[in-house]
Amino acid sequence: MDAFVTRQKKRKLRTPSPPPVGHSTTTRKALGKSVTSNEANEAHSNGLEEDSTEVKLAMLASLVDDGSGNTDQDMLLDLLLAHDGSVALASEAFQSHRETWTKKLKLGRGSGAIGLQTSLRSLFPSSDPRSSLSPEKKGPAATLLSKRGRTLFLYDPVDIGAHTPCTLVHNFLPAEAANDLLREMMAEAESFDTPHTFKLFEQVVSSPHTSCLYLEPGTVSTAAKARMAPRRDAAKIDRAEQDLFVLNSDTHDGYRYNGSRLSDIRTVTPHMESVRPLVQDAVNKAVQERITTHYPGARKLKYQNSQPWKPNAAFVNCYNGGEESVGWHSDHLTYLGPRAVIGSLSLGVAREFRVRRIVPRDHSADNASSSASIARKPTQDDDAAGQISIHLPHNSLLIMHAEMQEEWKHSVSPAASIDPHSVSGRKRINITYRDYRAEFRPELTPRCRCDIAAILRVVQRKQENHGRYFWMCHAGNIPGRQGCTYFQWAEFDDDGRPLRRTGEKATGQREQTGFDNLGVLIEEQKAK
Ligand SMILES: O=C(O)CCC(=O)C(=O)O
Ligand SMILES: [Fe+2]
Repeated sequence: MDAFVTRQKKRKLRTPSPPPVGHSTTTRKALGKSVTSNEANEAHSNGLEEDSTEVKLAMLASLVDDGSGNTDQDMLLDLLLAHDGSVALASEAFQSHRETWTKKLKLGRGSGAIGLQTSLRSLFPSSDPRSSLSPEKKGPAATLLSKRGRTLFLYDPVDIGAHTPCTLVHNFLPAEAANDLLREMMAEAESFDTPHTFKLFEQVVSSPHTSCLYLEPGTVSTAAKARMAPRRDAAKIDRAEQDLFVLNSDTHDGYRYNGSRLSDIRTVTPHMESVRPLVQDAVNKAVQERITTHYPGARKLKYQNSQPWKPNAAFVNCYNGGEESVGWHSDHLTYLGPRAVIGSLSLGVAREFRVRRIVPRDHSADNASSSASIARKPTQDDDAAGQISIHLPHNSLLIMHAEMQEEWKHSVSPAASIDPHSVSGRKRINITYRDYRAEFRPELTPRCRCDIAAILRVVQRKQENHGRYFWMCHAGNIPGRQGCTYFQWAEFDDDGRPLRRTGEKATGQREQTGFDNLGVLIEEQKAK
């Protein structure tokens, strides 16, 4: 299916292995003579170029070769990557910018660099869709380079900032600090719970990786802090203590994951704590930059918190090997509030983080078959805007901006092969630093008729009420439980603080009827 050139395939070029039987003739043919653009097109339509990067590169080389037979493979690969692996399109682009490309192809020669970073800018100097706009006109990227059924692979932070709602910072921590944190989290992850189970399409499935929630000791009640202090190293708190281990609250509820109470919540570790101010600083800078360069009128988004971002919680994920992954989802806003910002630090094995923009549409067809407790099955429309793959190497900080959770979905796709990391072997650790807002403490937000804190969601796909927030029952996600039909629209002030209606109690029990289309709104494959 995936017809795109990847860097993994490129490695095969450097240490060639015998091509599969059906391909050898084509490769030799392509290498042995010049192919025309028409032939390239024909190969495309025959499906030949889908199969082998070697074939594509050979074809492209013969189309752009200046006669020396010595064209730089890295630059050719860049050219192919920028055109979704299409030889025809790549050669067309080459022909229209022959002079620029000839220079690039020659410059690249003999450098010997195995550059992993591919930049759209180096290919299309005008690829940043906002580069020519005045600050007032800047808004979300006008032209999304990804398309239905296609994946755009991005490596360069400038491209990532321009085409996704994220900022990427490479080599974020001093090298030793990153390794220390990685070692510490690897030891922690040894005792992470087995993968979470949750309900998907009426079946109980598990998210194939392990994870754990960490909270700042400074944000919990004094009683809880007193109990935690001597256990800082052991970190793990037993179930009886959890109820105290909630931001300044004595609630009997506490934090939940997919409806179930978390059985293991830990205090942040010493290295997580020492890295936190650096993450905080970088995220706040990136948010300011994003506001001035990307948002209409250079103003924060409606409901985005105007206060500086202050992480007091971190969700840590451990992916043990390329087969461990996380499906398409948006992070729940329940404790973060609307327009949340998240700082996500990647350590160990490099993996692909995929994002796709949610294209709202009219759901008249879905409405008929939906019901309140059944998640919507993925459809072709999920891919309406294509996917963008962001390469996340060791020690990179990905900042997910305020437009991310409401308007985009993300996933960590399984990897067919991975490059082992010197410290973590086959493992990747991901720390998502989060600002759990005091106004969204579980005891302050609405409770449903099952008597658990409701979750906060936003209408993402339906055009009707698109962008409106609502509280709903979460119990339906707990394996073996049916949820209630609790539903209430959520209102916020400009900073995203919940507004209560006159006469409404803190636990808010207002319910609206006529919401039998809820199923179409429950889109996440993984809920948090
Ligand atoms: O592992 C990652 O990079 C992302 C994890 C994630 O999406 C999450 O924790 O919500
Ligand atoms: Fe997530």
